[in-house]
Amino acid sequence: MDNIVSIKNLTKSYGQTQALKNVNLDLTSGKIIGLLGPNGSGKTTLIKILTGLLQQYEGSVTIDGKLLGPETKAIVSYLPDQLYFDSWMKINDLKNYFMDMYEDFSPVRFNELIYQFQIPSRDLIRKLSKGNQEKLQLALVLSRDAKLYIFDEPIGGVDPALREIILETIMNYRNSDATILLSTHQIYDVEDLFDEVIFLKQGEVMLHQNLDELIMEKNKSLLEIFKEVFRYAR
Ligand SMILES: Nc1ncnc2c1ncn2[C@@H]1O[C@H](COP(=O)(O)OP(=O)(O)OP(=O)(O)O)[C@@H](O)[C@H]1O
Repeated sequence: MDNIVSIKNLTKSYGQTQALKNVNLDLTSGKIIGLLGPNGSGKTTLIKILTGLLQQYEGSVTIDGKLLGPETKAIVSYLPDQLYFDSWMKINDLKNYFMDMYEDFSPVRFNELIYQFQIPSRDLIRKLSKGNQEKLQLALVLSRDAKLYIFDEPIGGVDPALREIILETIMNYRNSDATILLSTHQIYDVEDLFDEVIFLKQGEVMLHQNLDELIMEKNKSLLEIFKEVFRYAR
């Protein structure tokens, strides 16, 4: 299978802090990949580089064979770990904005998701509850027919029932050839979904492996493996 992402010798520093240290990774097309690691291990930094939000780094990164830039932005659909809506916006304004921005955005799919998520669509977005705003953000991301979907903590602050809906929707709505890179701390909820996992520790890749193989090898659940690898010194 082809690689959708190829990362070579990637290093990123913020002043004295090295957030990523000589990262080498290839991500196979069509896989669902968990990006896991403790706080501050570099997950969001890696994601921000892949999405083009951070442009100062050393090393080389390609997506679908292209160096990062407008062409790769056009095929990556990204759910950030924070809400980003402008205070004056209504859902329709956002829909129009995404239709202008992304050729692969489907307004029909978006309307379906808004209906399915039961998001009130007349109000200003800032008047929606946080959970509804998160669902709205997810609907935007999944309404694109992207090659690579990147989710940074998609289920971070939501209740368990909504968490399940969000994960189901991610699985049902993604383009089946697409690759998913999903970063989360809620390992227990997602471990059945992943084909592969990446463990990042202090900016370095500790492990990148097929999940079934890893679980067989260690004879433990992903959560247990994670806790073992990242045990805090007491
Ligand atoms: N804008 C910034 N300026 C300075 N240092 C930063 C900045 N962003 C991140 N860092 C540092 O880079 C390192 C990696 O941070 P990053 O946010 O990528 O980790 P993370 O794995 O996403 O963490 P979390 O799970 O807490 O979200 C940390 O040491 C962090 O303090």
